Amino acid sequence: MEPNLLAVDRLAVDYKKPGLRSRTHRVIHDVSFTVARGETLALVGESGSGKSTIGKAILGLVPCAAGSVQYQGQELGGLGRKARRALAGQLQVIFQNPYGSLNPALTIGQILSEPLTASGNFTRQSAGARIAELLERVNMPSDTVTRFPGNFSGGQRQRIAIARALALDPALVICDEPTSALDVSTQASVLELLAEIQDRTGVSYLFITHDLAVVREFAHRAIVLEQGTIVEEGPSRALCDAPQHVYTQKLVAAAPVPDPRIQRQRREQRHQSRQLVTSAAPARP
Ligand SMILES: Nc1ncnc2c1ncn2[C@@H]1O[C@H](COP(=O)(O)OP(=O)(O)OP(=O)(O)O)[C@@H](O)[C@H]1O
Repeated sequence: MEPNLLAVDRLAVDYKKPGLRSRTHRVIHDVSFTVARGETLALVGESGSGKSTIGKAILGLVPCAAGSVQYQGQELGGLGRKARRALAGQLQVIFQNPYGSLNPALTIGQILSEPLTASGNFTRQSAGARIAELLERVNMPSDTVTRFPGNFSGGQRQRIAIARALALDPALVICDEPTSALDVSTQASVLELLAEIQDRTGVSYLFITHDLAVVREFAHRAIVLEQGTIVEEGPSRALCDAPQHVYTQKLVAAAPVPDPRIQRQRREQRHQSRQLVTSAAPARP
């Protein structure tokens, strides 16, 4: 049987205590989960519950104090810088802030060519063709390449950030609150784009969010984090509609998920307008 794309096992992360150089405090406790190919797993929890820290630990941006992170059966913790770099195209991230994540001094063409050039697998010409393809995939016009991030709205910048994340055909994208800085209708169109890309390519998403309505609509499964510990996990729809743990119940009560019938209608409309090519992905709820 094919191993999970990502397997996080008993992960713990410590941070240094402010002002105390040698003292640390544990913010992630014994966290285990897997992500399958073509799956969207949501990491949900209040601010400070540890969602971003888990994403950073997977990306190797903070050290693991205990446990393991395996990508396609390979332990990421033991990898040197060179091996990590080789994996960089496979494991990508989209950040919350589309204003801060794109270098304002570079044209979009330069921003998108960076990962292609760094991979060593593209000539100038093939990089140009790939950039045109990426922009088309995120519904941006081809003249985008000569313009600067400052010329675009938040939603358009997030589309460009998605194009950059997709440059090297990643298998897993960590989406860290990718829509929370956007207005509701822009948010919906970016989520739709991400879903469409997943249907077409089979990419997996680890989707970090505090928004349960987005979880219910977009994720296949969800994990709920409270103070760095998993308190509940399950299929996203069941988790949002019938939360079992008191903490999840509080999250749902604080941010009621919209009427499931309206969501279902929207989902059906979206499915009808989409061409499903990949059949390997698990069914979205
Ligand atoms: N660099 C750091 N040094 C020390 N403590 C940190 C650091 N980064 C985060 N923390 C602490 O770790 C805990 C988890 O933070 P994290 O940013 O992972 O939470 P989060 O759930 O992603 O929050 P948010 O939704 O606000 O982004 C919090 O208590 C936070 O204060």
